[in-house]
Amino acid sequence: MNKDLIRNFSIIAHIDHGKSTLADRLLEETGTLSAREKTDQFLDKMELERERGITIKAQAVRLKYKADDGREYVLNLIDTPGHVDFTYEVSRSLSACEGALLVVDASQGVEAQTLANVYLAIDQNLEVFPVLNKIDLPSAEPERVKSEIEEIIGLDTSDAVVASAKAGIGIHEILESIVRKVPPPTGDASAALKALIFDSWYDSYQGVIILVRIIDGAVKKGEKIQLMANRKTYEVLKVGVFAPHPVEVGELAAGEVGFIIAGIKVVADAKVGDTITHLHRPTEKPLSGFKEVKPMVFSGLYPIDTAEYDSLRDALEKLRLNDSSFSFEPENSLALGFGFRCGFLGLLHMEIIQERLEREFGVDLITTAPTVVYKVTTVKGEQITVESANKLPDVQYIERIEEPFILASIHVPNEFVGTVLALCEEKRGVQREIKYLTATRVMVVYELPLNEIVLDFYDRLKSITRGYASLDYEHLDYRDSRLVRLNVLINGEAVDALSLIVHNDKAQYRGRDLVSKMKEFIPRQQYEVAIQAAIGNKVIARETVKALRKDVTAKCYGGDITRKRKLLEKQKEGKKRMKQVGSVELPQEAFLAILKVKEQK
Ligand SMILES: Nc1nc2c(ncn2[C@@H]2O[C@H](COP(=O)(O)OP(=O)(O)OP(=O)(O)O)[C@@H](O)[C@H]2O)c(=O)[nH]1
Repeated sequence: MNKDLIRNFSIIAHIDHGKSTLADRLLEETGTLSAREKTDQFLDKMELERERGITIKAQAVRLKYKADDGREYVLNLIDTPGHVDFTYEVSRSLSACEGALLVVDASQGVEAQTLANVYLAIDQNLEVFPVLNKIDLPSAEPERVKSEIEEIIGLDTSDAVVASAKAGIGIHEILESIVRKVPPPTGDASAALKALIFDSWYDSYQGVIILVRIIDGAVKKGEKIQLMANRKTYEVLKVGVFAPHPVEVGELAAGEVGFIIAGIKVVADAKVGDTITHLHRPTEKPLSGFKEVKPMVFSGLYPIDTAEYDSLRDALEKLRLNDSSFSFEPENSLALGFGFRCGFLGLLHMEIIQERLEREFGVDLITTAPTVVYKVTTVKGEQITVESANKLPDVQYIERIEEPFILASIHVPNEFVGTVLALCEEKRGVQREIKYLTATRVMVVYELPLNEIVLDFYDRLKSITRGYASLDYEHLDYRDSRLVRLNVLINGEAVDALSLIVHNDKAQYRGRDLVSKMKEFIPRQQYEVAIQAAIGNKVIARETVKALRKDVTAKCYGGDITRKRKLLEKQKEGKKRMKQVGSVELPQEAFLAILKVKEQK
């Protein structure tokens, strides 16, 4: 294929600014999608993604476009995940492109996440050009948003396209800009094969499907390839493109984007960022930028019904086939029995996996509060990593503990700066920078312990800024810290699954806060339930749930039978998510009470 007629591009947008809608419009305008298919957002493949309105998997679609210059172009649209947990995947997808559309909601403006991805694109020398979307909204302010883009990002907006993905305005102009502004790919089709893996997933019929951008050389069916990170070799069974349905092609050559199927059994063998080359004529050096992504947040997952342990393990194994950044290993809890300690890239990743387990695999779960990974040096000089509060050795055995820090960039309208600073200080933050981006928008940069972020930072931030703040973060380093284990006792018995690692200075507050929240979640039972928080043997807070026979029907008046039945059903529903711990029934909410943000007083 003539490289001059190829354009590889991606769409960068903050969540909800209209990336998926625009992608669908581009497919429609170029006749890639039939009318029947238009109803759903095609690029958001998984049902879950559609429901949450989040794009998780990067995908590549080939569009054919006859431009105003009379030539027919091949446009490869490479979709990127739009969330902070998936920054590495975004960076690999971007490095498969020469250009990117920056879609900004003209009624909102530039957000922190948009910025992070734009900088990723600019760092990789992509041609980035702005599209102002949602121009159909009465509240759209394209001129204000244009000057924001110029001031904050430094992109020229003089010929930015003003569009509405929903109303179909400006779509032709966007396609023309892609042809004119995105440079054609370079690369040598006769050189040794160098292909970048920018996505891979498991398909139960085909095995692992790898999405690649061919940098140099070409690849065909029947050839022997090698994955350079692990040196494993495979025979190519199929090469093809998504248009948007999969179509086999004769070969994929330098500059092209498509898929390779090579009988690979697990995604972990075809990791994003790895380089594929030929076995017999290998390229000298793999592409730079390959990184093993590691789980950063851990949580315990336990089946509510212990008989479901095996189904849970099967489900986790299936999920792992498709997600090499997710990890799990068996874990025992005195309170919850047999379960698994699972590792995730971040909180969103965690929520997605939990939801999939319950929805697709039908396993009812109890989830314990998330924790980060601590590095502990014992008095004997041993180094251990601790990703569960129960594994934290007793104080007398600990020489030092280090905890992970992140660099957080928060964007807020200036009226909220004071409250955001107060929140960051409360969360043990170290201020780096406060920058006025425009007259009304401020960027606050803080070094923060990840531990505070996984607890309730994000929800608190949203709540104190009425949803106006946006957050982006990157991992910084590990730092010495004074941390202790906070134990929770229910009727005098420590419940291991409720333990937390907290900062020494926060322990009192966290303890009081936790028991008072738990009191709200634990229903009254036949016996009185005492909830205590303790550090070592020292109890620092206590609340009591009074004994009462739980009789919700007592609330009903006048014998309204349907209402009564409804309440009973509701009660049954609530039961499902309860776990018997000793003599007390604890609902799921009690295990995650620490994450719940209290109503602002
Ligand atoms: N009024 C108006 N609404 C739009 C336009 N484009 C998208 N939307 C709406 O904005 C919402 C978000 O659009 P999506 O396309 O799902 O946004 P996205 O950026 O892909 O979001 P993520 O997939 O979560 O990153 C949807 O409700 C769309 O219908 C537009 O041009 N005008």
